[in-house]
Amino acid sequence: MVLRTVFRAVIMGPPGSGKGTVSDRITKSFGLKHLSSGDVLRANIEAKTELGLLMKSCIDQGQLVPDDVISRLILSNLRSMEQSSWLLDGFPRTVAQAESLDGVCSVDTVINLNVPFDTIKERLTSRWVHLASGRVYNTHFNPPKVPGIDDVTGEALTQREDDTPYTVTRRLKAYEHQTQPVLEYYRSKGVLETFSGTETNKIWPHVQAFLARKIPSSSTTSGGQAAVGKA
Ligand SMILES: Nc1nc2c(ncn2[C@@H]2O[C@H](COP(=O)(O)OP(=O)(O)O)[C@@H](O)[C@H]2O)c(=O)[nH]1
Ligand SMILES: Nc1ncnc2c1ncn2[C@@H]1O[C@H](COP(=O)(O)OP(=O)(O)O)[C@@H](O)[C@H]1O
Repeated sequence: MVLRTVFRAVIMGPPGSGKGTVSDRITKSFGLKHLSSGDVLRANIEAKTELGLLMKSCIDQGQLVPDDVISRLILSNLRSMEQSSWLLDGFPRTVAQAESLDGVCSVDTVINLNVPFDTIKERLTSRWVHLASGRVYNTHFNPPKVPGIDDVTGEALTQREDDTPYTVTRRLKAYEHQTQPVLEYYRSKGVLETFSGTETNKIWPHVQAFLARKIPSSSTTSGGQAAVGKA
């Protein structure tokens, strides 16, 4: 009998390190469901929910939103993905968040994108996003086919209000002080895998090979349900 189980991964790295870009490649290659905390927050802002409006000023100022708010939001989303293999992007960003995640499930692997801050700064000011899907472009690295237009839907792309040089500096500070300790937290649990570099196209083959070893019978179907077969 084949026992089916699920695979749970987290992707970490400073703002602009390529988490969204690599997550997109992982979901396409391995069929994991992708949950991005930034996308969930931006969807709330776009929908003008009470929570979204409350969180907007934190985000625009480059600060992290409160642990209890984001933990509740993400853990409730994860409950609806219980039967699926998933990739969590942008959460946890503090040790308190990592502990709250541990309270509901254990993480199989944490992919850490280690990209120098200097590389990141110039990337973010040329980032364009399709808000509804979270698809991300860059005027130099992966431009849309038509400038300012999403390749898939034909809808308009926007620039994030928190991608200004001043706010990016604040976000990098928040990363250093609040998020870097989470790397130590996962390192001590033996699940941290770090990938260093300045170009996603060079980092990606290593991430792909690593996950191919970790998820031996991974599903590449579009169902997004990468059940891992165990003998
Ligand atoms: N120049 C360059 N831009 C990249 C590279 N990888 C990703 N980007 C772009 O950098 C920006 C940040 O990447 P993203 O995946 O959104 O990073 P995240 O903030 O960690 O989720 C986006 O505009 C990407 O298109 C790369 O290797 N070189
Ligand atoms: N886990 C989290 N904890 C606290 N704030 C968060 C979290 N995830 C996202 N945010 C807020 O949303 C903003 C955008 O997040 P995100 O889209 O993940 O940025 P990036 O991909 O550039 O690192 C963060 O700067 C922060 O204000």
